[in-house]
Amino acid sequence: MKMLIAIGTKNKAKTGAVEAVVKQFVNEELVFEHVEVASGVSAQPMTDAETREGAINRAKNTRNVSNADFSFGLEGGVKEIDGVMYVCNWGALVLKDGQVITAAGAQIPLPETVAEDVKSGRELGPVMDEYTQQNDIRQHSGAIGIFTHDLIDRKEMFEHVIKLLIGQYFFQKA
Ligand SMILES: O=P(O)(O)OP(=O)(O)OP(=O)(O)OC[C@H]1O[C@@H](n2cnc3c(O)ncnc32)[C@H](O)[C@@H]1O
Ligand SMILES: [Mg+2]
Repeated sequence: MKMLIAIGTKNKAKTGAVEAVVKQFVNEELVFEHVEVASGVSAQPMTDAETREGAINRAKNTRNVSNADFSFGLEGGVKEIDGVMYVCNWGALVLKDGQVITAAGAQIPLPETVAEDVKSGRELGPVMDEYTQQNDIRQHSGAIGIFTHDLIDRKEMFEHVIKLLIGQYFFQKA
């Protein structure tokens, strides 16, 4: 039986992360589907709670349009602690029966200038493109890659989140 894996985005850093980790750990014949779904939160989530909710909504909406065995939702956002803005990232895996599994990824602080632009209402994606004078950073290094000298890029950060999700699924099944 083929296993259908659906992902609620067309962002290459996210789809690449899901495909790499699922192929590594799920020993079945796999079919991948990318669907654009609503996150149900703002384009730039500003708290952990909002970012987590976006990931869950994306995964549920993906499940509803795909009826997949695994439906993934991944959401990037920012949060503030003690006046310092951090990037935060959340993932959700919704199973065919509707069960929701969640996990969060690595967080690093953003430089003051970038944080100020985001606080003024801009999305981190375009702010990062301006900061780096590159296009579409959000699908490649991501902010996390730029500010870690690419030791951890956005795909690798999301790979960790996908491992945390699938790992919890395996734990429950065992
Ligand atoms: O197509 P989708 O799946 O929406 O992918 P996205 O890159 O827009 O990612 P999110 O919606 O999850 O992220 C919310 C916002 O934060 C930006 N963002 C989040 N993490 C980022 C990162 O590491 N580097 C650059 N932009 C980032 C992103 O571009 C959006 O403006
Ligand atoms: Mg987005």
